[in-house]
Amino acid sequence: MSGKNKNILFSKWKGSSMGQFLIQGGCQLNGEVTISGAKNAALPILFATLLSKGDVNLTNVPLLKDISTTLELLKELGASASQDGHKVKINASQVKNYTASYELVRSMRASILALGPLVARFGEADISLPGGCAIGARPVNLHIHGLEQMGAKIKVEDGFIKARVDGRLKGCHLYMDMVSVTGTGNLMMAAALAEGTTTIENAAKEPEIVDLANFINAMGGKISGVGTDTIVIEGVESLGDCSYEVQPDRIETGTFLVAGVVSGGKVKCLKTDPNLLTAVLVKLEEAGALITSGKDWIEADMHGRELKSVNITTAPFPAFPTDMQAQFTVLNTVAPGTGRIKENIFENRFMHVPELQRMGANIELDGNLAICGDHDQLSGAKVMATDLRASASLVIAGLIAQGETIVDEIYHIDRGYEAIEDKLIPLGATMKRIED
Ligand SMILES: CC(=O)N[C@H]1[C@@H](OP(=O)(O)OP(=O)(O)OC[C@H]2O[C@@H](n3ccc(=O)[nH]c3=O)[C@H](O)[C@@H]2O)O[C@H](CO)[C@@H](O)[C@@H]1O
Ligand SMILES: C=C(OP(=O)(O)O)C(=O)O
Repeated sequence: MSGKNKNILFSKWKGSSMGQFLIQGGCQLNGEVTISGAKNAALPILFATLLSKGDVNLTNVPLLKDISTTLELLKELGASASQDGHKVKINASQVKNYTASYELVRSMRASILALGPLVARFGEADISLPGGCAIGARPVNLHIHGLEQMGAKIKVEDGFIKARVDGRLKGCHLYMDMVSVTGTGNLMMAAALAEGTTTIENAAKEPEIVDLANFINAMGGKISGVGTDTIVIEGVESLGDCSYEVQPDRIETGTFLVAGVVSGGKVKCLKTDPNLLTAVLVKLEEAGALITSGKDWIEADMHGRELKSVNITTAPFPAFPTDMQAQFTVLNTVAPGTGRIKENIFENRFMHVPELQRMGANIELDGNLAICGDHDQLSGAKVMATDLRASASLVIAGLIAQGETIVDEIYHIDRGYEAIEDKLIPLGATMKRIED
């Protein structure tokens, strides 16, 4: 049996566990990988099904822990929900419970997205304050303030956000103090069933917001201006049946491309969309990769090419995404030259840095700036996954380090990457999952 086949046998994906990855370093990644549907598009779309009285059929839904948690939550609220591979069927006509409990909400940031749809359709929502990746304080004041402006009465007590409205929410003019992705999504969903027209200024322009609006429109909504700073939502009385395909995951795509590039290999991502990650592709070219793309594929080729450090500044779309920052920290560490990374979105998103330092990375942290080492040789170590993208960066580091790396607490990775080892191993990674 070839080493590659042996790897595939011991990499049977078992959903999520606290678990560990055992990674043998010195890999070069080559080949094709199929990209899954986007977690951060699928989650708001699943919550938006709460707006509808009809049958919703979704395709290209990724098989992730966050998705199964959301389906559990929808069922707890009274919806019928079933998943068959990447297909999901939901009918929320019988929702009778308007409380999202702490048990389900605590692990997942996106659960705040139940708030807008529930209060818009039923006039009532009690949502436990959400958990998710510990990458900063992550307040939800913009969600609350926007709903209050639409007429909801909101109290935060006993760890819950409790929202009530008599009759329908009222359309209004909203200005977002800062760009918030789930904030924009929540208010857009609420406005879809409000009375009258809502305008959201300084709205998030992320592709996942565009996907959410397209989905709501497919159910009969009237949303325009998505992908710009100003979104206009004409409220409708009810929403109904639809079938919809979730967009490809731009962050998973970027992660596989970075893994290929830092390993000196050639990785082609299939079933993706190059228009969703221009800022990332530009930085990969600057880092020395030859990038080619077609309508639904992107290839990054490093054969015979020299890796270079790049400067990164994270900011809302279309600028460089914070969700790709950790992966580029690894790239900058092993590349010749000094790369500077400025994290402008979350105040605690350098949790991967101390772990990478344990692997030999020379990274200097100064507030929201990371100054990454010059051609550092990483060596295998036991490291701890602390959040989703930090975990991805540690896996990439393990693949190119000298010796063996153990990445602990990989349940974080299962929140956002579908069977990551089953995608990496055929590309040439030597790794296996160790269940607890
Ligand atoms: C499930 C999901 O889609 N998660 C993504 C979403 O998170 P999420 O939607 O939580 O991130 P936001 O865009 O809301 O956060 C941006 C910034 O605004 C701040 N803020 C946000 C809301 C609020 O009411 N008050 C406030 O101050 C946050 O603390 C943060 O500093 O966008 C982030 C930024 O692209 C990504 O990293 C996450 O992967
Ligand atoms: C931070 C992320 O997820 P969440 O907002 O769900 O914590 C992410 O997808 O990188």
